[in-house]
Amino acid sequence: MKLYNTLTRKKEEFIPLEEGKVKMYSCGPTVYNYFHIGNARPFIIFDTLRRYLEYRGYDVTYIQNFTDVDDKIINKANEEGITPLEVADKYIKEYFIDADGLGIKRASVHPRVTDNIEQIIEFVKELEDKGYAYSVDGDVYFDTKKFDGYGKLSKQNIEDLEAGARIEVNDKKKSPMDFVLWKNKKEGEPGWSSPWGEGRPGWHIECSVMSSRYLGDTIDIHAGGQDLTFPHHENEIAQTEARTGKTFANYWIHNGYININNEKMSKSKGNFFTVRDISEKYDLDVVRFFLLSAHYKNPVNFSDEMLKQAGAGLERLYNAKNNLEFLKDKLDGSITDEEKSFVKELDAFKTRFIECMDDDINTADAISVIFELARFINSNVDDKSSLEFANECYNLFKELTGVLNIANKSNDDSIDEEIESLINERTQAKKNKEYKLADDIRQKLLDMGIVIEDTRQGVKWRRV
Ligand SMILES: Nc1ncnc2c1ncn2[C@@H]1O[C@H](COP(=O)(O)OP(=O)(O)OP(=O)(O)O)[C@@H](O)[C@H]1O
Ligand SMILES: [Zn+2]
Repeated sequence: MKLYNTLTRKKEEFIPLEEGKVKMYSCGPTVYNYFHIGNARPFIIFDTLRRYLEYRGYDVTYIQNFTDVDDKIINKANEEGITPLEVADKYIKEYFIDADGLGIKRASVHPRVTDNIEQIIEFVKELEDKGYAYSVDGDVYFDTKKFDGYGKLSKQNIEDLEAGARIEVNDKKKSPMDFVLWKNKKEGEPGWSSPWGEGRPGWHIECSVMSSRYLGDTIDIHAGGQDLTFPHHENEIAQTEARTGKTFANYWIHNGYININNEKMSKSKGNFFTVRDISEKYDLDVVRFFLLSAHYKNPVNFSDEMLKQAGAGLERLYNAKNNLEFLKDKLDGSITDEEKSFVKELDAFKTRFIECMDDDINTADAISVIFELARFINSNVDDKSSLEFANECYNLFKELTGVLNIANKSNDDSIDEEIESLINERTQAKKNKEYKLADDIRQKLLDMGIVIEDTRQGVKWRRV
């Protein structure tokens, strides 16, 4: 399998550190709002990469963090008159509701910054002891000049970076490129006691710490949106490699932007559509399908029209699947000689699908192969086919759509009794404001492989 590595600017053969295992980290959301469709792109792409690696037999440990302490969270808390922790808790919960709707599998661990403060302090202390960090008035900064490889990911040299850097009012730093590891507490901000006084972590340090805590010093894949290449990932490399003297990550994968009128969709710019809003109008599997229909590195201009087109495309896949399910109920018998030759064609679809995915997770082409498979099924399975052949077709269709987790909703309208009664219990619990109970029931359903979504039309459910 080949992956485009931002570090080398090349598509490279993927060779994991340890045979059969993959350690993967992706930068997760800052939780101060519902996430938008731009944020959904990396979540879905890296979920798909993880699923594909698992499909190819790897045992994947996948970490996606939550940034739950940050200026934007603090501002939101002040606006709403609640604590930053309450803001973060709320939007982490909301994250999972939308992520479930988008068919994103839970990461192995979703660590939170505030659960890692002790480890962050330790890490910063080590950097200071090794001479890579200095403290000024309760702040601690990373000394970028001390780290030789600074700029290697974004391919910039430190002199150019310095020349281009904005001169900040903050004159505590030795160089404008130095970045904060630990921030002195200001009035009204959350803080933790540390060797430098009360304060809170800077943004970049969290990922270095959580990655090393859950995955070790060197990992296989580090992923995130293209905007994170510089300075966030550059700084993560500096921190981790300064501490360990080892390579931080072997493959750096970055997705392109979802744009609105050719401008990056962004929470801070306000030009965004949240997944929650979109879910009022579209099934979220349409959003997943839409995002996987383009190569992950290409920019995509988002519009309602494009979602509509994606919805129509996905419908064609559902039709092929539903027709096949309908036919299968009526068929029987073993595969005929004529059908045997078709089975070879089926194998070819699988081979091509794998080739596309092996080529830097080209989901766009992989989806085209699935469409061809759907056309093949539509023209070659009918009421004269054998059940065995229909099953071969069905299983392959399920296998390939299953890897991307598209067209995967259950066609079974008859909600079985247990699910129905659990959903009713949860609705009742919500009415009674027993939110803990309602959440427990949601979790129980999830454990049974059932995802539920609250929509205007009521509660919808599907199998994971
Ligand atoms: N328009 C976009 N297209 C693709 N990926 C994006 C887009 N906006 C943010 N991302 C990615 O979403 C992930 C979550 O990021 P985070 O919640 O920190 O967003 P953010 O950068 O604070 O949001 P924003 O830029 O919208 O203010 C990151 O990997 C980020 O690179
Ligand atoms: Zn990060």
